[in-house]
Amino acid sequence: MIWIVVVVAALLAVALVTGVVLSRKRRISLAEPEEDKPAVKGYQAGSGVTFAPRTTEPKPADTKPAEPVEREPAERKAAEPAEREPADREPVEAERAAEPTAAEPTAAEPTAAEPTAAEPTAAEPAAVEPTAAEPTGASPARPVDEAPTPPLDTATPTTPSDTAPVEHPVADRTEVDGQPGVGDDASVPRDSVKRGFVDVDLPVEASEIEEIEPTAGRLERLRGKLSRSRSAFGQGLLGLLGAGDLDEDSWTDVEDTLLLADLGAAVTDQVVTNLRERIASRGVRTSDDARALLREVLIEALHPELDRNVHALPHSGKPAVVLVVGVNGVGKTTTTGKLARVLVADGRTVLLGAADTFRAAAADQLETWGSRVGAATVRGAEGADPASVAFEAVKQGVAKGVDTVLVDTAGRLHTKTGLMDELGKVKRVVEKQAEVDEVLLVLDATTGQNGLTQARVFADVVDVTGIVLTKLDGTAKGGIVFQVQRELGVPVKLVGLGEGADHLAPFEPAAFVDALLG
Ligand SMILES: Nc1nc2c(ncn2[C@@H]2O[C@H](COP(=O)(O)OP(=O)(O)OP(=O)(O)O)[C@@H](O)[C@H]2O)c(=O)[nH]1
Repeated sequence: MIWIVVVVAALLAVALVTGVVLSRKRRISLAEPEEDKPAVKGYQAGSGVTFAPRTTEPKPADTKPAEPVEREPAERKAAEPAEREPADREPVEAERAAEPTAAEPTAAEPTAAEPTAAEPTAAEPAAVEPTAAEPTGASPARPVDEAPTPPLDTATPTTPSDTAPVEHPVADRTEVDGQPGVGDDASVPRDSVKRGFVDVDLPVEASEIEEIEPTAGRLERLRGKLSRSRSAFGQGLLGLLGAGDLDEDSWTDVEDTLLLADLGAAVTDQVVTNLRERIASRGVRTSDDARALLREVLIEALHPELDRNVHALPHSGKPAVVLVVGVNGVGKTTTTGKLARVLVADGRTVLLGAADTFRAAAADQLETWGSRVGAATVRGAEGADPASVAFEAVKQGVAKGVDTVLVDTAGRLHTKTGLMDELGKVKRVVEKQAEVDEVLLVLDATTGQNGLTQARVFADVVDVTGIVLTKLDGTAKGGIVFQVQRELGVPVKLVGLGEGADHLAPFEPAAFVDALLG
């Protein structure tokens, strides 16, 4: 018995000990995740360590370079006085000196107004790659800073009287990092401030020329695409009109639908008035009747009688000259490239003029388009006088006997005066070589009313002869077509329906309305 009692007691004791151990283990394992969290925090902090190199590097000290410079004037002069300050400034100053036009092209333009003045572009050093000209003047400045930094830091506190050489206040150095300042956006290319390269010669031989899809098949496909994106508009209107007698609320809904599609107040008014009159006089019994009436009224509002031919064919023994204008990013370069493809597909020879010297990538982009279709590109130094490049392009186009010269222009709209000077000059200078046959204003359909504002400004500046409405694939508000045409009396000639090389289509009012109605 005793043995039994002893064994049972022993078993109980073992069970008790085991239970205690297990419960501790559980607590620990439960606690572990929480202890893991600190590890995560640590990791996050580790990402902060990524910033550490910046702080460890003397860069922060560089933010107040003016002081160090002042600290030890004597030593610095001995060591490399000039290097430090200039190192930061050099990029900017040198660039300004080299290409004053880049900063304020218009200021320089008056002098360059003559075609001959344009020529100098060709004289510039040709070898430098655009990338080499990166405004990363900041990076070269770093190594320079690193050397002097140590002495500067130590000296800084010790030289109080050095306030004398504080002739270069920090305020002067706001552009040291090579980045555009706030508020400068309008005068800064959208992707960089690169400059300093020059490339004048033509890429005469296109290495690999793409097969271009025949125009006919392409249009059908594009129409289908447009139709898909517009059907909501059409369904809404047809639903309202086909519902029988329309009360005032229904007409208000019709108006709202038209306004939402960016037709604008005036066109909406005109369309609604015409619709009401015709429905009253003819009556609408079926949804087909409603559709036919709406179609008729919308087509009328698009002025199908306007001449929508793109005047891009040679005449009088000279190439046709087409200027492509518009604000930044609307799709000028892309449209120029697409247009070149269409022309080449039709058996025409094309020369491209990269007069968008404001944005380095624009010339590269155009040149790429050119090489894809076998069209040479004339380009100049970034920041060079756009008129000089346009002049050179047309001059070479005449000399080579090409059919069409397409000139892609810069899209700055920082001041109307500047724009007027620049575009006006481009046109004047080009006309010394050949007549400008077409000025295509490119508008981004997705910007809605803003497109109309742009159109007004450009129409004041140059004689716009045709409009290209891009990015129709990205909006259900193609109604801007109606407004622009109405206001400017200039026809929309082409539409962009995608970023693809062949996503350019002629604008046909009836087809456009059919697509709108779905
Ligand atoms: N979806 C769509 N995108 C387009 C169309 N046309 C142009 N784009 C895109 O719009 C962007 C701007 O086009 P760009 O041709 O560089 O515009 P840009 O007017 O030359 O610009 P800047 O050179 O800065 O003046 C690019 O990403 C194009 O691919 C279009 O019809 N549809």
